[in-house]
Amino acid sequence: MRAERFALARTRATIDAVDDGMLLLLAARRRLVRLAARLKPSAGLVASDPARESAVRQRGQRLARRLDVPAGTAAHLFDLMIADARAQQGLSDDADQGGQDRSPVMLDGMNPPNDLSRAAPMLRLLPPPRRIAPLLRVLPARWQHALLERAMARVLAAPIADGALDFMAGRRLGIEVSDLGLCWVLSLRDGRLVVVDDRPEASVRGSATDLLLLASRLEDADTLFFQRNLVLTGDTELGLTARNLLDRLPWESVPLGLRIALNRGARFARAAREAHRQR
Ligand SMILES: C=C(O[C@@H]1C=C(C(=O)O)C=C[C@H]1O)C(=O)O
Repeated sequence: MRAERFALARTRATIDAVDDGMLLLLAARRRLVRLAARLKPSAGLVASDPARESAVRQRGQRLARRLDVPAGTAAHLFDLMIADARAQQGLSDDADQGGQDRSPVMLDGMNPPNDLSRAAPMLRLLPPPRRIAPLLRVLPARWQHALLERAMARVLAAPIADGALDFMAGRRLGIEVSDLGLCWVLSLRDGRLVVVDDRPEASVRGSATDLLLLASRLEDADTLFFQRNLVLTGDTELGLTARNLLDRLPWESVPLGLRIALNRGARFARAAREAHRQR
């Protein structure tokens, strides 16, 4: 009886933590809605986007199915989130009725959408990485690992195939994302880079932005390590071999779509960091 009471109290405390996480995520969604609302006019779009809303709902339903969340419950949740996002933008509750949409603003040649320097005031609305960290911790580790393993398999397909990563067989290299409080230990097993649950022999440590700048080649490894934005710790030989491999990566072999996505992501992260620094 006492043990059950204790277990119930612990369970309820964890439910409270999950509730906090949901509100944090809702607050993050609202900030992003604000950003989307400010970007839409210069992207030539009106505020209300029923097609996007329906895609958002469909994605939600697919994930709900995989997670065993009843479809009706998920639908209610998305109704609430979308109604809130519409209200934030001064739109009526019902997408089909249009709401108080602004007239479309055509894309302005003077302001290309990828000129991020002009977006600084809006980028400041994004939470800085240290505020995103608690949200990431809500994501189960095995999801994080599966995502990372899939991304590495795509980016590093060519070097893995030609044996350039063989030095990683049975070795453990850590990647520490300092501002997100994340650390993954990678090893090569059966020709695949996997995340292992073990201590690293050597680690590369840096902020999310600097690691993304490295992965996207927007900044070269020499500069990042020289400025100590990236730091190698542990077994120097393993660390240096990994670092040299990054320099010699056959970037052309990375699928073009992924290269573009990485490049955009890195530029976005760098611009957001600048925007926060100027605050
Ligand atoms: C946030 C946006 O604005 C509205 C709200 C949406 C949402 O809550 O997901 C989707 C489309 C828009 O009608 C957006 O355009 O992305």
